[in-house]
Amino acid sequence: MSDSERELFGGPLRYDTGWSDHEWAPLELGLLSSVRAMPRMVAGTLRLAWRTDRPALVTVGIAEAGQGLTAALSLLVVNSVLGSLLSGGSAADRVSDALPALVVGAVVAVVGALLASWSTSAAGRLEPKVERAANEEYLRAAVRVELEAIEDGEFRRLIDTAQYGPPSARNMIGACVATMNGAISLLAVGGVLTVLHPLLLPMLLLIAAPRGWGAMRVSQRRYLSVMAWVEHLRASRLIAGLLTSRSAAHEVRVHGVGRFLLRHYRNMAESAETEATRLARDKAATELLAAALSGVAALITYGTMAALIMSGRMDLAVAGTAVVAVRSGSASLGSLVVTTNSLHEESLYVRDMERFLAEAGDRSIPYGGRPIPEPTKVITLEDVSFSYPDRETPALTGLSLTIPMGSVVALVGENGSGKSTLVKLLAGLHLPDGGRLAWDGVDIREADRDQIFDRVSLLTQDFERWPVTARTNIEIGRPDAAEGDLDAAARYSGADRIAETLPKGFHTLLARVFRGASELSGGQWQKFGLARAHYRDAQVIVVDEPTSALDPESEIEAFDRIRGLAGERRAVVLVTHRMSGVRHADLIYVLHEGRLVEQGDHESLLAAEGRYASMFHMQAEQYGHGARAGNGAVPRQAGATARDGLPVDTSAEETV
Ligand SMILES: Nc1ncnc2c1ncn2[C@@H]1O[C@H](COP(=O)(O)OP(=O)(O)OP(=O)(O)O)[C@@H](O)[C@H]1O
Repeated sequence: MSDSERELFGGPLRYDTGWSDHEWAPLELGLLSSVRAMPRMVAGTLRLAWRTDRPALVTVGIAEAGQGLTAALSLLVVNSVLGSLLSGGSAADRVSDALPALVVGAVVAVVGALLASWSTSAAGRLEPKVERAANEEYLRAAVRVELEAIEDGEFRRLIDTAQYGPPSARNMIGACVATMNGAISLLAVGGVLTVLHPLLLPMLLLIAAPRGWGAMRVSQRRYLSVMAWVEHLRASRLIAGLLTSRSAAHEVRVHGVGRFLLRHYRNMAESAETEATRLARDKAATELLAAALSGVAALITYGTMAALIMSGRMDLAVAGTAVVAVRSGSASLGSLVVTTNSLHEESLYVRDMERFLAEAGDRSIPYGGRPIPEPTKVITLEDVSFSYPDRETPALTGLSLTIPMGSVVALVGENGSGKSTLVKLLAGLHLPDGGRLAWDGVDIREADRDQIFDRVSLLTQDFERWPVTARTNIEIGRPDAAEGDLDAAARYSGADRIAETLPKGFHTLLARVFRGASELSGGQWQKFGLARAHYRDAQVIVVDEPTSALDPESEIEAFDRIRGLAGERRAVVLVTHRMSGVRHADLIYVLHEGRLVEQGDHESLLAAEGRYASMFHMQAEQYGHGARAGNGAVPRQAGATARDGLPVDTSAEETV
C-alpha cells in the first residue's frame, strides 16, 4: 500500500459489496483442503445441471468416463508397444510385433478425441441453460420478496452477491468438467500403474505432488499479484476519473485539487511498480523451488526405477510406460489444481445464490389469500402501528382513519411524520406491526396481496424513470394491459405536448446515456408519471409529492387533474407539503411524529386553529402575504398564481 492510498483512502480501496467478500477466495484453499472440498463442489454443480438438462449431463458424464478409459487403454498400448520394441529379434520383427498395438492405440486416440468433442458440445449446451435457469430463479425470487427485505442492508448485500451466482454456475460446469477430466485421467493412470507394478503409484504421487504444490502456489502468487494490482488500479482509476470528471472540474481547477491528485497519482504508480517487481521476483523463486522439488522427486523416482530394473524386479517396458504415465499424470494433477481452485471460487458465489434463494423464499410475499370485495368501498385503519426494523422509535403509532372510495384524501405533516410510511402500508408494501388495516373488512395480513397491488396506483416522489421509450414509460403503469388508453393518459397530464417536442415522439428512448435518446426535465418526468398513474386506472391512486418539480402553472393544473382522478369508485390519496394542493381535499389527515393529530376538511381545520392552520399560515406568511387576514384561499387560475405556486391570499394581496 502506498502512502497516497493511506492518506487519501485510509488504506487499500476495497469494495463494500457482497461479492468483494470472496475477493480473496482463491487463497483460502490448500492442496489437501481442495481435494477434500472437491466432492461437495462437484456434487453441487451436478445437482444444478441435473435439474436443468439431464440428457446433456449424462452425455458429459459418459464422455468423461470414456476419456478416462481411453487414457488407461493408451497406457496399456504404450506398455505393449514398448514390450514388443524391447523384446529380442530383428528390428523389423519387433516393429511388426508392435503394429497391432499401434493400430489399437490409433483407434483409442480417435475414440478419445471423439469423446472429448462430444463432451465439449454437451457441456456447451448445458452451460447457457444452467445460467439461464439460475438467473430466472434468482430474478423470480428477487421480485417477490417483501419490501422490508429490500430495505434490509444485509439482505441487499446478499442480493448483490447472489447476482454473480448464475454466471458462476455456468463457469462451474466448465470447471467441473475439467476437474472430472483431470481426476478420471489420474485415476486411470493410477490404476494402470498399480497393475503394472505396485511401486509405480507411490512413485507417481511422489513426483506429481511437488508439481501440484508448485502449481497451487504459483497460481496463488499470481492471484495475489493481480489483487495487489487491482487495488492500485482501482485507486488510480478513481483519481483519474475525478481529474477528468465534470462535477469535480470546478474544484480541480480553482482549488488546485488537480495538482494535489496528480501528485498522488504518480506516487501510487511508483509504489505499484515496486510491488510488481517484488511479486515477479517472488513468483520466479516459487517456480524455481517447485521445479527443484519436482526434480528431486523425479531423481528419487527414476533412481528407484533404475535400481529395480538392474535388480531384475522391473521390466524395461514397464519402466518406459511408467515414465510416460508419470509425465501425463503430473500434468493432469497440475491442471487439476488450477481447475479445483476456480471451482472453489465459483462455488462460493453459487452458495451465496443458494443462501439468497432460501432466505428470499422465507421473506417472499405469499401467494393467494382472502379475496377482496370488488369494488372496494373503504379502507380502514384501526390503531395501526409500524416500526422499521432498524429504528427504535415507531414510524406510525395508534393510527385510526378511513379512506373512503370516491374521495380525495390528503396526508399532511412535517418531514418524517410518517406520511410515506402510511402510503406504503396502504399499498400493501409493508404490513402493520400492530392494529388492523382492512380493505372492506378483509385484514391485509390475510388478504390476497396480489389483488391489493392490482387495485393500487403508486406515484411516489422518486417514481421510476424507466430507461425505455416515452410510450412504454406510460404503458408500464399496467404492463399486462391488453389495450390501455395511451392518448387519454398522455392528454390528461400534458405528456402529449412534451412528446410532440421529442425527436421520435412517443417512440423516443428516454435515457440520456444511450445514443439517439432524449432526457426529460424533472417537471416533464412528473407529467409522464401522472400519465402513468392515469393509465394504470386503479381504484386507489396514491400520489406522493407529485408536483415538487413542476412550475407554478403546471402545479396548479396538476392538482386540479389529480383531484379529477377521483371518481365514485376511486379514491385519491395525496401526500404533499404544498398546502395549496390540499385545500380542496374532502378529508385531510394531519400526522405528527407518526400519530394522527387532526382530521377534517380545510375549513374546519383552519377554524380549529391547530397544527394544520399554523402550517398553512406559516407557508403563506413566508411570502409576505399576511395569510392570516383571510381564509387562505388559493387562486385556481394560473393568472393569479404566486410565482412559486405557494398559497396566496388574493384578498390580502390586494391590501398589500
Ligand atoms: N426505509 C426506512 N428505513 C428506516 N426508517 C425509515 C425508512 N423510511 C422512513 N423511515 C423513518 O420513518 C419515519 C417516517 O418517515 P416517512 O418517510 O414516512 O415520513 P414522511 O412524513 O413521508 O416524510 P417526508 O415529508 O420527508 O417525505 C422517519 O423517522 C424516517 O426516518
